Amino acid sequence: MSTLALTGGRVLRPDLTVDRADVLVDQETGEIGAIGPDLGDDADTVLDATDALVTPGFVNGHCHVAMTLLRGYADDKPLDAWLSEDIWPAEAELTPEAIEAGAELGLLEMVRAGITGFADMYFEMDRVADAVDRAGVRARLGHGVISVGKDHEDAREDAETGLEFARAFDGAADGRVRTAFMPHSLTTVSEAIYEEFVPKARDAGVPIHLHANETNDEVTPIVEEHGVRPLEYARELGLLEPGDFLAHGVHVDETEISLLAETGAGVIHCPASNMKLASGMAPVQALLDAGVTVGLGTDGAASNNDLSLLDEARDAAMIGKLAADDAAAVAAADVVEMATAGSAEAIGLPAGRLETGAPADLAVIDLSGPHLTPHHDLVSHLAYAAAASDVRHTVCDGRVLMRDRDVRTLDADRVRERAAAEAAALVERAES
Ligand SMILES: N[C@@H](CCSC[C@H]1O[C@@H](n2cnc3c(=O)[nH]cnc32)[C@H](O)[C@@H]1O)C(=O)O
Ligand SMILES: [Zn+2]
Repeated sequence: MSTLALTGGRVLRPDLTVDRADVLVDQETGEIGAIGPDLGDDADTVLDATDALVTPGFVNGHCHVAMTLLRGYADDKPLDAWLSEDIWPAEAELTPEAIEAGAELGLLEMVRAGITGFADMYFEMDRVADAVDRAGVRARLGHGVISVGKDHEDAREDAETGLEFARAFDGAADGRVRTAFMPHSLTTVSEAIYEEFVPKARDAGVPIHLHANETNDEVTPIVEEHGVRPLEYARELGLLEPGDFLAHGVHVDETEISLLAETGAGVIHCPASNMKLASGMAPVQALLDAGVTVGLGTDGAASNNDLSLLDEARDAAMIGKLAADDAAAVAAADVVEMATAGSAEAIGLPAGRLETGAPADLAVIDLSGPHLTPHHDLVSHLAYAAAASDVRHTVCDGRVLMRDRDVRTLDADRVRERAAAEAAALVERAES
């Protein structure tokens, strides 16, 4: 049995208390074997956690990881115009190689940020799955299905691609890759596609993930056409089963919040994307009060513009207070929970809790920076003051992905060069 010990630091327990302890990992099973004093003596590998906090790895509940290629390409526009004028024309020029390069860049960034699991909706997902396998993290992946701008047969083909990917790749990368059926949203996918493919996804035994209630412009046409709120329409389509999760949920009313609580479907809150695209303020405190499972996501790098859940936690707390008009709303502990166990539960990955027997998906946060001094409350620091650059080591499934800020599973220089070259070529194709 080979073992890994994280020694000399403090640990963040599932109840969000902090105490001094070492963590011992069984690398064969990928699980945490013990948490307690002096566990480093006989370990095969030791990671130094002195002056640091060992936390569960962060879980990015909603992403389009290959969109790192479009970071900084189109900013300062609302969702509709941003997608139709800039993003979709550029995405039409994406090649499988470009997507793989963009995915590797995003994975490099996420491993450096202590992110050990994520959910991703994009295309050429076999390439994304390969990159996830190499990077060593966990993911729930799906091909984004869209029917707007396509005839019904082309839309069916897109949905078939989504279903086939979900069937073929569930359990890939030694079980670290799980899948979902991922229709883009309630307005960009036709009712006929939902009617045919929701039952097929249920038969395949995979959950469903989509964007929902992101902007008001998305809510109005559904209310006008169907006479019900978007999530009531979603329910009529057979969506919102346990295990399903939606991104955004910004414009949800009380009926829809109750529906989420009753069905057990999760919500991934993406505060940076919601602020940048001026989509609105999600009622996060109301969702939490109702007992909805809430996680955090970055969305794609083009609407964020980085992939850090520590940034997202801070943004969530800030905007959550504004939305509730209450400084006590969406507190530090709430956003730390959302960035770890909340996201993991929403997207259905076995992560988010640092306890014996749990998968060893861990981040080690260096607490020595001046911005993290003094140490009154480390949960407060995670929520409000820590940055991705404070992450010292990242471990997933018992394997060391980053040691002393050096990513071991990906060649950082090569990944950056390749992604920069693919991004430049992509933009040239899109603009010629
Ligand atoms: N197969 C589809 C691809 C869909 S992937 C998911 C899509 O979501 C887009 N996207 C990224 N961020 C957001 C967002 O915040 N809301 C809605 N869509 C987004 C992203 O650019 C990508 O086109 C096709 O043929 O176009
Ligand atoms: Zn998105």
